[in-house]
Amino acid sequence: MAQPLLVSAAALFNEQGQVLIAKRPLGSDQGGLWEFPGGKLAPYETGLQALRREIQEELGVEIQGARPLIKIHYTYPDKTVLLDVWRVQQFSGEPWGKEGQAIRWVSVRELSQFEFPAANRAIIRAVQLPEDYMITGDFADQSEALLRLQAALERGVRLVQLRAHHLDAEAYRQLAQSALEACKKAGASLMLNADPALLDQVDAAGIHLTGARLMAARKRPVPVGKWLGASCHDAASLQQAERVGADLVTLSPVQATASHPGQAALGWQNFQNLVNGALMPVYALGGLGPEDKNRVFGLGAQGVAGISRYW
Ligand SMILES: Nc1nc2c([nH]c(=O)n2[C@H]2C[C@H](O)[C@@H](COP(=O)(O)OP(=O)(O)OP(=O)(O)O)O2)c(=O)[nH]1
Ligand SMILES: [Mg+2]
Repeated sequence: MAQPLLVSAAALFNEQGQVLIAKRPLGSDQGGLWEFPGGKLAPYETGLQALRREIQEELGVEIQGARPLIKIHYTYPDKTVLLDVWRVQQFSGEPWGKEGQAIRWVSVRELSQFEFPAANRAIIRAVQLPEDYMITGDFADQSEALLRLQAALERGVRLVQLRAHHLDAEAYRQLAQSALEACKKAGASLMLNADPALLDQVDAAGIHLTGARLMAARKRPVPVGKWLGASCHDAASLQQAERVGADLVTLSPVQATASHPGQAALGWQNFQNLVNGALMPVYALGGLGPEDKNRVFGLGAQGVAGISRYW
C-alpha cells in the first residue's frame, strides 16, 4: 500500500471553550468542507513542527502549548491520510483566514452540524469528549451510589458510565433516572451500561456495550445523536466496535487490576499498537488514574477510564 499522506491539524480552543474550524477552498481536495486547520508535513518535519508552521501560515497565530489529541489513519478512495490532531489551548495572536478561507469559532456541541471530510468523524468525537471517563464501582444502596456520584461530579468528572451488574432491571432503571438528574445538573454525560432499549425510558447520553453485547450486535443499537461506547480488549473487538459505529471505546486491562483479577494485562506496548489502529477515541482502562493521562495522550489515547481511582 502507498505511504499515507502525513497531515498535522489543530483543534484550537479559545477561553470560552469554542473550537476553530475553517472552510477548505473549493477546488482543493475535500473542497467546500469544514476542517481543522493544518496541512501536510514537509520532509524531515515532526508532527508538532508542521503544526506550528501550518497554523502560522494559515491563521497567523503562534502556538504556545499543544498536546496530542488523536491520530486517525483513514483511507479515501484516492488516498490514505494519517491525521495527527493536536489540542491547542495556548497561542498568541488573533486567528484570521490568511489564505482567504472562512473561519468560525463554534461550541463543541455545534460541531456535529457542520460538514467535514469522512476522516473527521472520530476527530469530532475526540474534541467533544472529556479526558476522564468514570465507571461506577461498588455501593451498598442507591443513596450511597448517588452520594459517590455527586462527589465525583463535584471533583469535575463529566462522563460517567453507570455500571451495576448486581442490580435487576427495575432497580437499575430507578438508579439510572436519579443518576441522570444529577449528571444533567452538573453538565455531565451519563452512559448506561444496560440494554440499549433502556434509552427509551431513561434519556441518558448513550449506551456503553459490555464486551458480550458488543460482539452480539449486528448494527448500531442506538440512534444518531446518542453516544455509543463499547468495552474492547483486543484487535477483534476494536474492529467490531468500528463495524457497529461506536463513538468511543475503553481498551482494557492496560495493567492488572483488583476489580478484574485473573485477566491478563495488555501492557503499554500492546495498548499503543491497538490504539494506533483504532478509528475512534480510546480510553485506557485498568489500574490507571488521572496521573496517567499525559502518558496515554502520548500513546494516542483520549484519556483514562477507571473505577477505583475515580469512584
Ligand atoms: N488540514 C486538514 N486536512 C484534513 C482534515 N480532514 C481531512 O481528511 N484532511 C485531509 C484533506 C487533505 O487531503 C489533507 C490535508 O492537506 P492540506 O490540503 O490541508 O495540506 P496543506 O495545508 O499542506 O495544503 P497545500 O499546501 O497542499 O495547499 O488531509 C482536517 O480536518 N484538516
Ligand atoms: Mg491546509
